[in-house]
Amino acid sequence: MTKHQAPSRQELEAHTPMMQQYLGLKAGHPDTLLFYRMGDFYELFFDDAEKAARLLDITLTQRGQSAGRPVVMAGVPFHSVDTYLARLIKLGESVAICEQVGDVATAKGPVERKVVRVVTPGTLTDSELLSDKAEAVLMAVHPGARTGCGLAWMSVTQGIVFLAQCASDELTDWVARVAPGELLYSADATPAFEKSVQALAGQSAASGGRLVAVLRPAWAFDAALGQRKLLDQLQAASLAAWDAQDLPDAHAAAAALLSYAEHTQGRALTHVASLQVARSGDRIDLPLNTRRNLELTQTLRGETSPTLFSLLDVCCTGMGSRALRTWLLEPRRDRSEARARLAAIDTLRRDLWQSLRQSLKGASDVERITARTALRQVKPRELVGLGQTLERARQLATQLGPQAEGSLLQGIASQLTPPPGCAELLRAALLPEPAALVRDGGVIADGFDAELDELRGIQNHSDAFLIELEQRERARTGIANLRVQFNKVHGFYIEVTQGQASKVPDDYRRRQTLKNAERFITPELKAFEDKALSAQDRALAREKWLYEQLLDELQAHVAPLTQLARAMAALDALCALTERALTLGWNAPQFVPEPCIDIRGGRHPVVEARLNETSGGSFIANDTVLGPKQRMQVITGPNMGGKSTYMRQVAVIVLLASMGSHVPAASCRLGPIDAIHTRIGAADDLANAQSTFMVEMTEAAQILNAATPESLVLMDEIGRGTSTFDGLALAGGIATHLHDKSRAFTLFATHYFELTEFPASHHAALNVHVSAVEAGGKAGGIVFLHQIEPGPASRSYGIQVARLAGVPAGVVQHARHALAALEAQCEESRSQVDLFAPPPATLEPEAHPLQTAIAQIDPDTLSPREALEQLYTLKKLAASS
Ligand SMILES: Nc1ncnc2c1ncn2[C@@H]1O[C@H](COP(=O)(O)OP(=O)(O)OP(=O)(O)O)[C@@H](O)[C@H]1O
Repeated sequence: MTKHQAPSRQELEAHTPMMQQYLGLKAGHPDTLLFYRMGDFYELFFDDAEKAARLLDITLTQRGQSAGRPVVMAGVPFHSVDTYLARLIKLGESVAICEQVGDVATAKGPVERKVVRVVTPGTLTDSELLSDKAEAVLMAVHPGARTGCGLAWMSVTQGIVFLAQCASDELTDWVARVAPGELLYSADATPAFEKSVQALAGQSAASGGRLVAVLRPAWAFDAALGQRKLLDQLQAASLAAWDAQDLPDAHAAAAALLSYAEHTQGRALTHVASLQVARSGDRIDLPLNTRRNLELTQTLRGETSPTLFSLLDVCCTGMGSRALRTWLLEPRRDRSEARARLAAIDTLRRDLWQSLRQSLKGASDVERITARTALRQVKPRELVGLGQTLERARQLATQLGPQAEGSLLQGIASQLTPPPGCAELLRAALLPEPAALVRDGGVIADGFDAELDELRGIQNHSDAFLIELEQRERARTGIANLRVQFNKVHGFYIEVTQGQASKVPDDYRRRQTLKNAERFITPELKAFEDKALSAQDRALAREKWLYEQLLDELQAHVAPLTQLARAMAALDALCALTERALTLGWNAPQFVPEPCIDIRGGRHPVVEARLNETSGGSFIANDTVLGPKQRMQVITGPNMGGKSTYMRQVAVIVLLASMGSHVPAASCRLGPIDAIHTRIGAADDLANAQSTFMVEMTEAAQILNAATPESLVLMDEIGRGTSTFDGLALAGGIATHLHDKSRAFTLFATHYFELTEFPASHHAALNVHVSAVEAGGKAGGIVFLHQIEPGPASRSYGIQVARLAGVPAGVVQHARHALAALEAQCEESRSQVDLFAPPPATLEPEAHPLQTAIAQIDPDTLSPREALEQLYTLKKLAASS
């Protein structure tokens, strides 16, 4: 039998009954590690065992034989399964969890087992496996009939399905933006498409992420099925309300997405009841390079801090952090959302935010707990946390209610009211400090269920009952030495000495006769015995049943709880933005309809925070004024002078404003923005075997093709990856295109001094430079002022920076000498090449065929007849052209 083939009947019959059961289950999950529950262990067999032993470093053993083959196995204890799952998921593996579902006592042969769920990187729901601050996202992609692609994605714990359709060449950016953990694609995808999906997985690995590409059967990608599934989830008759009716390729992707997610959870996803269509035109375009270069959520080294998000995220809850992250990464072009957030911050900053944050601290992750409730995976302690958080939500609504100005805060306040009866139900049903798992008992509160109380009463009070019964029976029978006792063989009995046996009442039934005593049972004692002996088991079973009932009852609250979670998350994120604005001295931006980026006293928040931490001096604020008449700044100045910081700070301020945050600037007026493009640094794309220069030019090409007059473009030292002349010529061409054609707001940092001549001939460009002064000293020191000033830099200070960096004095001296010679030579041979002149409009016009024919005639060599023939030919040519 090969690895991925279901066993034939004959093959199965040769195995032991248990192995038959295992192989049957495994056949349903050929590409997934199967954790097969056996008592207190999850066991893996055969190839799975070998793989798990390798990945988890656990021991591989052999036990007996099945079908003449040694049974190779490896196991993990069930109580520490989460640790192993976490490791496997991190490695991109998926795990099918197979539990014993039948009754062990009554089972003939192996107890019935079932795969209850499949844990995969894109569909994680377990709190132990998920990051608090980011979603695990599952995405499906379906190439359409023409050149488009349909996309559908969701986070199982968030409960929103997103749809999009994009051109094939935009797929990479969509996938990078959504950053799924798992990407589903059809088994009948073309080899080219499959290759591009595999490339995406490779790319994500190179940038520190992990994207697992999963092949799904072609029939799973069915547009009609997708539409039907979406309507089912939304409980709607049409997708028109979401403007999602005309996206067949996305519907096909949604079909695969939803059925895979259901398959992994082992049930319908009732909590998934929202839909959003993402259209590229709705959002400010932040290509992957921009996210990377601006270090929004990851540093260039792949760490999560210090980044813009790590600076912003002072949220009190995981769901708040996740909301804030989405706001940052997906700002809308339309300003209404950002305006509403700014108005909310305005209200919150008036003494409200501190008390709200106090109430938010320690709140549970209602969003995830609600999803897990819907999936019936929620743990008792999470539900207790939910109950307590609902009380807080009520408190938040009261705090916010009267002061909630503006539609956003009012909406939030109205959604913070917990669903009626939910908090009360949780409080009544659960012990304040329940056991971690229902399996252990000790979860349901006393007084919630009479039967459970009685069962617990039996356990707790059986001694008291027996003493009380003994006294009662002594009084009833008049037998003073009557005793109520228990032994394991005979259970409970009333013992009476032989001498007194005649006194026993009629309802006593003899149980056993001894030499000196008779043992009896009464209906009351029998009933007590039945209860007592099984009380513990029954109490446990009753608790499990009651917990299931509780989950049933909670299902009705899932939708309002999801809404409440979103409101609470938004409030948390807004309070965090308020806190940041006040703590870091930020100011509200102003949105204007005319094209402009007008920043006064702007700072780079992350660099500023680092300087504060390291007491490396204070950050020097700078102005940036770009408008219709001044769209481009050519920035020169020494290395380490602060060019990159300045450019990035402009982009970061524009982004913060666009998400609806205050900004690190004295003031900021911002016109419409549709994209932020960046070409910074020279990161080799080694994974894709592209050279530094190739990467540089590819990125530049993308920007030149995409930038519009509403885009902000950062170009840092373009052209430095090739020879000086090539680089300079390309930089000149690119600057000209951005200035004349794209007309984007452009910050163009360069080391090519020749480019400082660009503004002279291009009216919307301006020279600025970062200032530095020479500090004198024998070898010539340098002090960076980090101040942006008008005009070009006077020189580059490269040699001074090299000296600062510790390059040996001899080398520095050598370089100084060489530089002087080079400068002198350059001055002499300064060419008059106009770098920015447009190329000739067209190439030399092609000659007319008639002209060519005439040119080929040599009259001296023609006979009169030939001359006549030529004349006719020419006439014909003239007529046909
Ligand atoms: N406005 C500022 N105020 C204070 N310090 C600054 C400022 N701008 C930059 N710096 C400091 O200078 C360092 C270098 O800045 P940056 O990397 O922006 O220089 P650069 O001109 O782009 O250099 P290179 O051309 O070598 O890339 C920063 O790490 C920061 O510590």
